[in-house]
Amino acid sequence: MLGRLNHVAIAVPDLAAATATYRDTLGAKVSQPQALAEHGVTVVFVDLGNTKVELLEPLGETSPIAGFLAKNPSGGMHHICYEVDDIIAARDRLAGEGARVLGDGEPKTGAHGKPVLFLHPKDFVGTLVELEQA
Ligand SMILES: CC[C@@H](C(=O)O)C(=O)SCCNC(=O)CCNC(=O)[C@H](O)C(C)(C)COP(=O)(O)OP(=O)(O)OC[C@H]1O[C@@H](n2cnc3c(N)ncnc32)[C@H](O)[C@@H]1OP(=O)(O)O
Ligand SMILES: [Co+2]
Repeated sequence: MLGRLNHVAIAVPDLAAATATYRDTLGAKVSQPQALAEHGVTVVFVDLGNTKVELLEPLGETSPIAGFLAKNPSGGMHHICYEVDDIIAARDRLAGEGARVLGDGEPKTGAHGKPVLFLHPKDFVGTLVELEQA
């Protein structure tokens, strides 16, 4: 089922500061910010060649990462995103095996313009898993 590692996501309290850390201190190539109101976050991507790091900060009053940042005020690793060939087939198989698919179960369009879904961290060894249609 799982394909490539698409990105590792780090939730941050200040996206501009985190961008400067990756761009200036670590010398990385960082994209322009994308405000994704439907997801309640603003993100940038650090291009590493073989995969990406997604830096994300809350956007709006109901951001799904607000709780995480309240517990981790300096920021921290938030989720991991794997590519799948068929996100609907993956969802149906996982739900059939009792895994919790977050939200209403229907994929949303992610930062790369592809369908994405999230799986509950408690079902995947304490790790929030994002699936993205390859
Ligand atoms: C940019 C678009 C897209 C992309 O294309 O890449 C994105 O990445 S959008 C990213 C932001 N969107 C999401 O994260 C959507 C999915 N997330 C959620 O629905 C919620 O964050 C959550 C996973 C249901 C957690 O909700 P929250 O209110 O923060 O906490 P709870 O109290 O309900 O958490 C239950 C339980 O899970 C633990 N938890 C919470 N977040 C994480 C996490 N990131 N990693 C691991 N564990 C997490 C939390 O600590 C609770 O555990 P206990 O305290 O032991 O009960
Ligand atoms: Co993501």
